[in-house]
Amino acid sequence: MALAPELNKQTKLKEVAGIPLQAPTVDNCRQIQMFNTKPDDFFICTYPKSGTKWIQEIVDMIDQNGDIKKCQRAINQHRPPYIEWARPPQPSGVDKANAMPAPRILRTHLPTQLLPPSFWTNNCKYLYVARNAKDCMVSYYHFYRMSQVLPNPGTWNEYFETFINGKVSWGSWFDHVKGWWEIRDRYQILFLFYEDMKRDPKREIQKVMQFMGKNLDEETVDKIVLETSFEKMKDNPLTNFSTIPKTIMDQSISPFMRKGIVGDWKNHFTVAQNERFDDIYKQKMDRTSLNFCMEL
Ligand SMILES: Nc1ncnc2c1ncn2[C@@H]1O[C@H](COP(=O)(O)OS(=O)(=O)O)[C@@H](OP(=O)(O)O)[C@H]1O
Repeated sequence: MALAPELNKQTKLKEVAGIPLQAPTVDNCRQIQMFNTKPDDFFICTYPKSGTKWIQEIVDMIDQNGDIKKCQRAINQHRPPYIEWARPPQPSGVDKANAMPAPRILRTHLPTQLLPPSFWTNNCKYLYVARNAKDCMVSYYHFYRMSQVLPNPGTWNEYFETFINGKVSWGSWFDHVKGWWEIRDRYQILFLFYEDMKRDPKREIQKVMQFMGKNLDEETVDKIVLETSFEKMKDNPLTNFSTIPKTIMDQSISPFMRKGIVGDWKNHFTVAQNERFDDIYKQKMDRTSLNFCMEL
């Protein structure tokens, strides 16, 4: 019997310092570590599936003063590069960043311990968005199923173990979020929560605007709220990834713009998994002051 496409994938991750990453990224590790930031760089930093494309669209709209036409210059995926992105022979994320004029907006999913040393020397701005672990985990599961460049996630139960052991691409959610949270007062870091963005997008967009040093009128902010809503982004070919080939993302398995809600974990976790997850969460996040909203 033929396997479902998502179970037929042969891709394997490699590791750097115990953190699994896609093999071309690991092979390009040296170039990433040598990357030079500039003082006016602005980084969007996230653990995967935390609302990266959403915040990136918001940042772009603010940067373009709410001009929709300017935001339509390229698909969302190609606007700010991920510095760790690598797929030779195409130019790497670092190559693309190096070719960009200042001031640059860049992205990364890297945990703090894998960031290039120059991140800490130039007083750049970092916008970090965190999403509650359970929804992140569910979203990542469906992404793993449809992504043709990530390994086979196995069953939900198997994937559950992979996730809690930090063996998914870009490593442990717990270490990632804790790492960025712990340094938030030492650098120019605006730490936002996906759940707050869902609850009050206008307020969160205003925080981003202030952090970017922009001052847009209320009408423009309202336009940004509308244009970056889940429904609008799901319908927009520049933000819904419909132009990405099926050999990279097979959206017939699961769409990139899947549900965009808080609390979908309740449709996936068994009672036993939920209790076990809560115990692990308590152990791993014990000493942080982080507080996540699990449902709205
Ligand atoms: N505008 C808007 N509003 C609310 N939610 C949104 C929005 N845009 C993207 N999303 C949801 O974010 C999830 C994808 O996260 P990322 O963009 O971080 O994915 S990635 O790591 O860059 O591949 C994924 O979450 P799930 O739907 O839970 O899978 C997207 O649907």
